[in-house]
Amino acid sequence: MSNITKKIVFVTGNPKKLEETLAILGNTFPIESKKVDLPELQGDSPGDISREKCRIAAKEVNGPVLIEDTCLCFNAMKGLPGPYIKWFLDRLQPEGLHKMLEPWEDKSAYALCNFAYSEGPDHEPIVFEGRTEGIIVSPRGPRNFGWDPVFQPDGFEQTYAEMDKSIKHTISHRTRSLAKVKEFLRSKGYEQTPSSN
Ligand SMILES: O=c1nc[nH]c2c1ncn2[C@H]1C[C@H](O)[C@@H](COP(=O)(O)OP(=O)(O)OP(=O)(O)O)O1
Ligand SMILES: [Mg+2]
Repeated sequence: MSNITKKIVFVTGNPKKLEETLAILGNTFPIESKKVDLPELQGDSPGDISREKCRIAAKEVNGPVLIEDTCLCFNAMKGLPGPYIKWFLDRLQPEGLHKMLEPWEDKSAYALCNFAYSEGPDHEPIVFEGRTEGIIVSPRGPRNFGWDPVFQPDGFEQTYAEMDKSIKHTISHRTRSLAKVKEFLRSKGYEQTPSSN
């Protein structure tokens, strides 16, 4: 069967992540979503964590899957919290993330997004990395998506939370990773152009 009729299932338990992903991908790729809370894996390498998360998702779906894992890395702390940001945010709230950096002058950080794709349970996942540099500030803006209120990307005076989504989508870690995903899916024949309907 040609890839054009196959669906790729994006597995995530996070509705805001799903919303952004669909907005960035547009409507030319055959993406479906499935809400599963995949395990929060441990490891020293965000790439390895994403690959393992993708293997688990491919077993669950038994077909083509995409997953994504997001890290927030503080340079003063050599990349921590990194993949553990979810629990740090959950326990400390955005204020606490900012306070964590109090002992250091260096407030720089980067947001890291790793999408991983697998064709199915017997296939090795492929990782697509996207990164955006910025600084950690005292929280500003709406609190409806994760650590957006404390991350101010370089070259901007607003935090991710304060800026319009259309602006976030021009520079975000997620957009940069998805640019590589799009190119890959195109090369696999997954893109549906209006004329092929
Ligand atoms: O653009 C973002 N702006 C602000 N916060 C963000 C963003 N993207 C992820 N986040 C948060 C969600 C979670 O607290 C942690 C990543 O953990 P991560 O495991 O990747 O996400 P998750 O468990 O919510 O969903 P999933 O089911 O796809 O694993 O950072
Ligand atoms: Mg997760």
